[in-house]
Amino acid sequence: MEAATRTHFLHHTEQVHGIDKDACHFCQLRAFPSHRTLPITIVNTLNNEALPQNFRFIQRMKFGPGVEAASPAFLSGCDCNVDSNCQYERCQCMGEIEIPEAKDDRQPELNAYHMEGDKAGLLRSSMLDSTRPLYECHASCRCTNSCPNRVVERGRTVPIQIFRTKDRGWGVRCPEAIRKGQFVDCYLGEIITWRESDQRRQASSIAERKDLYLFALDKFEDPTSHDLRLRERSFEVDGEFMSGPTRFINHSCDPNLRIFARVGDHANKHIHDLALFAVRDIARGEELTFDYVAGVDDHESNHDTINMELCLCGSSNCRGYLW
Ligand SMILES: C[S@@+](CC[C@H](N)C(=O)[O-])C[C@H]1O[C@@H](n2cnc3c(N)ncnc32)[C@H](O)[C@@H]1O
Repeated sequence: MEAATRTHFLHHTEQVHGIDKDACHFCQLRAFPSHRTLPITIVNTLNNEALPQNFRFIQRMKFGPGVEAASPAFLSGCDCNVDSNCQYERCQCMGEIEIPEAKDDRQPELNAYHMEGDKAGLLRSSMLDSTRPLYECHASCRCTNSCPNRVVERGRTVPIQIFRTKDRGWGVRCPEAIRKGQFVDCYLGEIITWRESDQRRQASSIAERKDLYLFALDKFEDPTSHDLRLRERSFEVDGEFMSGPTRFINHSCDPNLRIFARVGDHANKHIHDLALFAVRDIARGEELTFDYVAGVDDHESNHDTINMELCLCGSSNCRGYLW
């Protein structure tokens, strides 16, 4: 039996005999509806470390105080009666996408995914280097649940393994190959106000260390927006103490995943998803990584390197530090 599993079963026996079973990571993972088909496993062949006791797995974002989704009265979707229309200008979900100049008589395809064939559901290559958000169809739309523009909504499609690395704590890999452009999973956590996230940074011994778990939902932040929620500083997601398996993904300066802002109902842009997609083909068992500081201004020159965490990603273009 793997070491972490053995440790778990010892703890679990105690828990069954009266202690908190709710705090058990394996029980939390078994409660995922996809547990049988796309399991999340935990493997440690190196030592007896188990996952942090103060961490718990959650299946969806948890809203902190002061964070609310739009009321149902404000929700609206597209009225496409044929799913294949959910890629053209006439689909209301595409309403905010800039329309490229037409090259021929065909309507330009606007949505982020290939719609049919072998690549259906994969991000189009034009999206892989783009910072554009993903506008998906969703529950309020007329199109069906099988609409090809509902990739993130349908959820994770690969099993995940959390494993103990030699030198960077826990990491994440997939026991199956992943294709370039394929959706992997969302980064989950507590959605909190910026005041709360500032307090959590202050409470942390090194603010930048806390930053490694905090993601601003700022894709649509706009001081000129008519939507008050987008005019203010955005909410942030804290995945340190509650999250999904993606919370254990390590950083690489040459990553194989990238985070995209994904929005379903446009009334909920202030709580958009953080969706991780493969930016290249990933072999079975290769460690999954993303760039923690992609898109963040380089402020390294002002940094005191004493507190900075060394990067051990091992890539040829390694920047040397995690922040
Ligand atoms: C979001 S956590 C990732 C999961 C983490 N490895 C764990 O065991 O919980 C970020 C922490 O992982 C470690 N880490 C992630 N990427 C790293 C890298 N490229 N080099 C060194 N440490 C890394 C650092 O300790 C960092 O503070």
